[in-house]
Amino acid sequence: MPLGERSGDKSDSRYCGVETEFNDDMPQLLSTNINGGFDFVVSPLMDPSYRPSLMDTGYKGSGIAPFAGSDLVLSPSQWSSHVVGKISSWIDLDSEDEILRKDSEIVLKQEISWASHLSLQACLLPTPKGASCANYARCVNQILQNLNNMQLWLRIPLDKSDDDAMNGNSDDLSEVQVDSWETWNCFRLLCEHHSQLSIALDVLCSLPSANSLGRWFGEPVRAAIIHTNSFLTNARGYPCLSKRHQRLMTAFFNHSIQIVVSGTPVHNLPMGNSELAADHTDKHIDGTQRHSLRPYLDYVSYLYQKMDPLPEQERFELGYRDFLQSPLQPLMDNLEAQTYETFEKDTVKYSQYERAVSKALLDRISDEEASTKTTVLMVVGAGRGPLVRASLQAAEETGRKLRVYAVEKNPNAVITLHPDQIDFSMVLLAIGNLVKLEGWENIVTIVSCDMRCWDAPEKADILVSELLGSFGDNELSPECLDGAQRFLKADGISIPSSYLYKFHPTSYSIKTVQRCKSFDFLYCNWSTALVLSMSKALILFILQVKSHKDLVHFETAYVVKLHRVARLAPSQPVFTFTHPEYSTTKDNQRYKKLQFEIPHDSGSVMVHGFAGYFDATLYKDVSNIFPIEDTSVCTIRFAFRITALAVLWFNQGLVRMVCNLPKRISYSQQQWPFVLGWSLGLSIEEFH
Ligand SMILES: C[S@@+](CC[C@H](N)C(=O)[O-])C[C@H]1O[C@@H](n2cnc3c(N)ncnc32)[C@H](O)[C@@H]1O
Repeated sequence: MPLGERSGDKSDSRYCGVETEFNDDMPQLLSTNINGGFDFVVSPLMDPSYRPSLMDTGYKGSGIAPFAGSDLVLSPSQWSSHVVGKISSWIDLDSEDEILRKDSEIVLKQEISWASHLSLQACLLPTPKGASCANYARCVNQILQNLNNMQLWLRIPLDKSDDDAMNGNSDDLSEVQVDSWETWNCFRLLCEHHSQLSIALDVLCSLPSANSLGRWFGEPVRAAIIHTNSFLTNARGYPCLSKRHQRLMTAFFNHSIQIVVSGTPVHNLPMGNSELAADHTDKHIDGTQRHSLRPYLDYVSYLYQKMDPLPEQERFELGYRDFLQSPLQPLMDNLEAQTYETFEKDTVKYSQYERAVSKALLDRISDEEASTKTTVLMVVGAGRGPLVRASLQAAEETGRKLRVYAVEKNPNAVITLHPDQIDFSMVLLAIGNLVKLEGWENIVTIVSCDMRCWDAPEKADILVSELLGSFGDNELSPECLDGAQRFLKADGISIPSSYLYKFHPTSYSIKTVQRCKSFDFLYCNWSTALVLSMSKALILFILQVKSHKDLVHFETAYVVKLHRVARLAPSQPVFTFTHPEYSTTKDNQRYKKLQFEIPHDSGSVMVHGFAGYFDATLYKDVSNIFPIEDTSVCTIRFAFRITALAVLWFNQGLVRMVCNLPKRISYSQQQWPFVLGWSLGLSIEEFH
């Protein structure tokens, strides 16, 4: 029974499991736990006392599971929906003891083969025993090559990293703990980031620092196993969790991570006997059986149910979380009507432009001149006209006279723009329609032309554009505006006047997005970010980007609503463009070295890429009103090729990383291709 209903949430985190001991009566085990309120069991599939070396030679490596029950005891849907196989926890494939090592490998293969036969959705792999897990990982990697759809969850303790020990302040070297993230990282590298290998985190009573915890949200965590001894006791004797544990659980729910309750009851509850019965049941006062872990499950449900419902915008964007999209290329391609419609829903953006134009008009034309002087305003890249409308509204609001040129290179958009052609358009919002309806025929001139080639009949006082894309200039705003500033008066104003980029290193892991719509839009308010992109084919992180085996995909700045991401360091400004730019040494190439400092209590991390944002100043104090970074929508640039060469380990304190963003690649004027980019290099300068 799901933990509860939360409007908009259809994720797996609604289902809660329970870890059980081996029971050869699987139907009984399942019905007890399902009737007890859990959705699935995490149970051993084989008798833990089984050792191949103790058996007749006939069994060894035969693939037969001698101590597993029959597959017929449950229906296929029961196996696949309600059972996660727990691989024998005694296995140690890196043991010095040869018999144990061999037995372990045989059993691991037998159990996974049996679980595949049962079509289980996942198997829980025991935590690697020692510091070395090479043979274990090698064997799992081998298994993964031929596995059906089953996921393998590697059990990893959410260890508290001892800051003192990690800082070298501890006298006793044996106290230095292994960072469990490193164990995981080592294992997954040896398994080549296989998409079916994920994590089940063991949540213990003490938690690591917030920075250390944050790393796990950039990793493929599927389940969190919470132990009964991690629970505190409330005033009425019932289990509850510390505030930090509660926040962690909420974060798990928000990241579609399933909770599994584990352990024996440790609370003396008023309803009676707290001794764990072999079958996990307890007698109710009325004689009915009650699951002995029910109070823990009830508390988990309570935490789930007390979360706020997802806001409507968030619900709409759910399907776009971690969905990589190639940025739009409006200079090279002609955008489609649906794309313009998406832009035009962004009321915040246009009202900010209206405010900026109003301020610019008031600065330029005094009240005395208002009735006599006409301002020439050019909207370059006018699309279907929303910025023309915003400008005209600003003129009306400020009582200033305006003459407008709407310059647009997309011939399809111009059909919509042009009043004579208005019959061809089905789009009522079109400026052509507006011009007719509002009687602006004498105010607005529509120009079907690339702004860089237009021979303007007069110079502009104000140049309005919106070519910012998602990382500030990815629609080639600087190059287009450099071409257009020829027809801006020497004291003319460009709106926007500047845009600043910033970014920060991230860990990021997407593996199971199952969308493949041929044409998709994400509308996002400009106050939060510009996410304008669509993608014809979904590119999945790691696997897909890597599988292209080319530079282009690694050097593409994808647009993505980041969700399963760990921000590893605060963002830093990268570079800025300002308009107009009359300097004779003007150059749109940028080169920058950045040094990011990873908080020392994070422990080790791996940088998968960079999340980039921008802040645009439209005019004076009018900008995109919220720092975009506060939302999780941004572009991310993957540096996998490079991190593969230089896996970045941030162990203690300061590690310097140098980011080279040497140049924006130039483009040929004949072809007008859209070229995105900077080439990115990473190197480690210094280790401490
Ligand atoms: C991001 S859209 C913005 C459209 C419109 N201003 C809006 O807010 O809906 C950019 C527009 O600029 C146009 N564009 C891009 N580069 C251009 C150029 N060099 N000359 C003229 N128009 C251009 C594109 O065709 C597209 O319609």
